[in-house]
Amino acid sequence: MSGGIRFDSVTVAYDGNVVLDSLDLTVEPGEVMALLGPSGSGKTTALRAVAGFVRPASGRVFLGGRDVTDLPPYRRGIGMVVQQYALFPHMRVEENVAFGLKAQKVARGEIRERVALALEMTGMAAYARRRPRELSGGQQQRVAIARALAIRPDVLLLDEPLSALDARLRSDMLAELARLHRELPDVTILYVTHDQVEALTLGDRIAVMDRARLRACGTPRELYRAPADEFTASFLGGANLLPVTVGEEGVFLGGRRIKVSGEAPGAAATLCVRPHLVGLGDGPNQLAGTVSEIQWRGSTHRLCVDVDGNRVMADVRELKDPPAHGDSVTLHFAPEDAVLLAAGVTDD
Ligand SMILES: Nc1ncnc2c1ncn2[C@@H]1O[C@H](COP(=O)(O)OP(=O)(O)OP(=O)(O)O)[C@@H](O)[C@H]1O
Repeated sequence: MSGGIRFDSVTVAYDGNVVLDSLDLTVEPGEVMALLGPSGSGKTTALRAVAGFVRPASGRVFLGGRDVTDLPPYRRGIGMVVQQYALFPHMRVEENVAFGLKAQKVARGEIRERVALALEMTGMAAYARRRPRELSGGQQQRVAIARALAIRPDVLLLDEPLSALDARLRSDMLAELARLHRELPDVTILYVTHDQVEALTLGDRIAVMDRARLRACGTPRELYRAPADEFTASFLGGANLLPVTVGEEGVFLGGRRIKVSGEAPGAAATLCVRPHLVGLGDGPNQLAGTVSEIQWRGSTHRLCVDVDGNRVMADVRELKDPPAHGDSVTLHFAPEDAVLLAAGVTDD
């Protein structure tokens, strides 16, 4: 069976500090799971527990249905790529890629074949004889990926593999990683990132981490459209989070009645609506306010509007005749574009 990953109540502590708290998470075979969260939330620790570099204080880790908690890293058959390439500087590209295969005592002819294929797949075949210092950052990271793929892992662990690259290159590499996964659909990938675009782009599902805990897990669309809580909502892109009251008569934002599809979680709730789903002018759920800020962002304008003391952001297509600071405007949003979240769960 090719390898999925399962965390069964995995807890990791350093010097008595719990940095991963009872993680339960299953990554299906062939799935890309993005582990997304702020710095220090425990993402890398979870990945290291799969690789075998850190031992859980309690709980078990399974690969392909097999309990590997007590296995050393080299017996787990995992490919891993970390932030800072970590190539051997004195070895040529092809030697770097062959390294894991030599350690596994793979026959020489097969090593040659597999190295050539891995370099081919990552677009680095022409650089086989170079040394790492003769490569750009992006090329070095491709070699690191080739090295991880050469061992034909069932499971590939990627820890912020693009974070050392500049924005343009990051976007190219993101497309490359998506292509690689299309070519290797059986490889299960755990992808650690703090970048929501990477998580939304690459993840079949996203697991959101916050302070050692798993906060939410779902498809990018589910988490973006209907986040479970305020933390998830704001971590996955811009969000208007507005306090509302819910009663027999409906949902109220300040004195205004608002229409929202879906259930309300309680009497006090937070209305979540994405800035690009807020329109300017008349429409359903009309909100009148005063422009407190306006930013031109090339293809869009961002308006920040004070609505009875609440700041509402709207990203609208570039306006020919934008309103000015202090102007009165009307905003609106469709009932199906907003969700109600339980208020205040971020601070539990
Ligand atoms: N070897 C270690 N010894 C002690 N504490 C550690 C060790 N490794 C990590 N930690 C602590 O564990 C917590 C979680 O770290 P981890 O690296 O898993 O977070 P992360 O979400 O991957 O963050 P980042 O995005 O910054 O890498 C942090 O508070 C960190 O300081």
